[in-house]
Amino acid sequence: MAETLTATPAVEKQAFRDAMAHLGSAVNIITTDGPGGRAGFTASAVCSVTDSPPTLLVCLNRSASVYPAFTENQVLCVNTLADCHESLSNLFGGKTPMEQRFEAAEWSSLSTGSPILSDALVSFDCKITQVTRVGTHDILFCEAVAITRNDERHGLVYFDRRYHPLMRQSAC
Ligand SMILES: NC(=O)C1=CN([C@@H]2O[C@H](COP(=O)(O)OP(=O)(O)OC[C@H]3O[C@@H](n4cnc5c(N)ncnc54)[C@H](O)[C@@H]3O)[C@@H](O)[C@H]2O)C=CC1
Ligand SMILES: Cc1cc2nc3c(=O)[nH]c(=O)nc-3n(C[C@H](O)[C@H](O)[C@H](O)COP(=O)(O)O)c2cc1C
Repeated sequence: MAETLTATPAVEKQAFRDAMAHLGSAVNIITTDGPGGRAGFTASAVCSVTDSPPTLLVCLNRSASVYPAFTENQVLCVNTLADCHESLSNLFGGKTPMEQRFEAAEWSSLSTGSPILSDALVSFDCKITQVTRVGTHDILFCEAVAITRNDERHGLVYFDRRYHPLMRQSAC
């Protein structure tokens, strides 16, 4: 039976998380490089904002170990994961030393110098243009300056606290 929750400011953190687990989302590895060093983390809180200028947003917890690197570098790449990237997503999902995260895959760079995951579904190379602080997170508004796409790979969705492959419809 469907559970009804009233969305008031009194909603508890765990109730909010349990509810958010019902929203399926793409999985991304957000990377950066520059004076603040190379860093990367897994993020599901990513979405399109506007196409003029081409802008995405990424929500980053300020308590994450990677936070200072992103703040200093002011550039990042949104690497959207394919169905084969479940273990890579877990590696970048926290607690693993940074070198070990990057050793697990192949990387290149485009315009900003942020690491581009070689077999990502799509990579948005971006400069951070605006930052808004909300609660524990910073919302990073990111303007895409270069894009690479892979039109053959299948997608990966994070839903109900698990990963699910998302198949492309084969051409008929
Ligand atoms: N936006 C975020 O910061 C997210 C953080 N995570 C972190 O990854 C780990 C594993 O997550 P799950 O297995 O999905 O279990 P979970 O029970 O911690 O999270 C369930 C859902 O709640 C949301 N959520 C979790 N932590 C959040 C946060 N600090 N701020 C805003 N939304 C949040 C996400 O939509 C997540 O899929 C946890 O440590 C979680 O905090 C996961 C997804 C999003
Ligand atoms: C599936 C998944 C999605 C996540 N999404 C986000 C997110 O959108 N924003 C965020 O700040 N952290 C997110 N996290 C948690 C970060 O990846 C994690 O805190 C980050 O790797 C930093 O960990 P560290 O402080 O141990 O380095 C997510 C983790 C997982 C496994």
